[in-house]
Amino acid sequence: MQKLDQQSDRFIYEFNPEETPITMQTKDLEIYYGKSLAMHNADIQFEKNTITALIGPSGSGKSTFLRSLNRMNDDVATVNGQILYQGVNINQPGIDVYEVRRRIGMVFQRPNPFAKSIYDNITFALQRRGVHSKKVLDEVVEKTLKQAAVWDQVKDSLNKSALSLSGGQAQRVCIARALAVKPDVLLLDEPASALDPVSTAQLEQTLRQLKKDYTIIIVTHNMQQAARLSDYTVFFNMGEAIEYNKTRKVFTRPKMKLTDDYVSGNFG
Ligand SMILES: Nc1ncnc2c1ncn2[C@@H]1O[C@H](COP(=O)(O)OP(=O)(O)OP(=O)(O)O)[C@@H](O)[C@H]1O
Repeated sequence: MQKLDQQSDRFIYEFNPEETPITMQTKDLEIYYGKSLAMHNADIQFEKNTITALIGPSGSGKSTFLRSLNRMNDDVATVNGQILYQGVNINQPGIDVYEVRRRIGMVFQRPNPFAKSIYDNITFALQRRGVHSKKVLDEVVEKTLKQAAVWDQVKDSLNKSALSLSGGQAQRVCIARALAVKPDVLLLDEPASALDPVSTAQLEQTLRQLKKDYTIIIVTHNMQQAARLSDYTVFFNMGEAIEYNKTRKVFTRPKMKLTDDYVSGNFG
């Protein structure tokens, strides 16, 4: 349904607020950097309350695919095809991209907290949207830091700079920041690659908890991580999603020899 956005004076598509069992789906995607086709042939469904791992060799198109899911590629790539969120194609003119990114949050490879206090990191986006009630903001800070399992570590230093946190803590604060605007989907691009094994295990435990409320899509180079954490796995090779199935099947009985070679470390 279209409505007139008063601020921009243009028509935008309203999202269907009803949740569907398939939170996101891609159809006929083709992603070009200039004239070069970087990604195609990836018709994937992302079910509600599941974790999907995107695996594959370097340069196979995982990040390109992931970033297209919340229109982060808009400025650098041409994205053809459909990206359905709750049944609405968000890859069409007139879609409110800010609303897309609120509902489909992103956590990056390197923790990237703002040079602000922990409290302000979490509340920044809400304050920009006009939420100024201290009670509301305090509640969001506590709730999201608890969801990201870092509340106990930072609750007495919320006014300290987020830049003073360890890598693992900073990544959790970035997850809390993404959760503060109430997304449905969390996209994570190798979120543990800069973390030690203990922080990585804690992060995985956090993601398992979060999947009860969110749909999670994670790029990882760590095969053990994909195997222990995800419900579904997509294997990318040379810009195509060549295998997509339940994680157990991809790791024990893959259809493609290439997938078998990759997950068992015999690739290349
Ligand atoms: N901004 C860009 N401009 C031009 N080409 C790009 C850009 N980003 C990625 N590419 C190209 O697109 C292809 C896919 O890259 P992408 O980063 O999606 O792969 P990846 O599987 O995520 O790799 P990695 O595991 O190393 O992060 C590569 O050939 C890469 O060089």
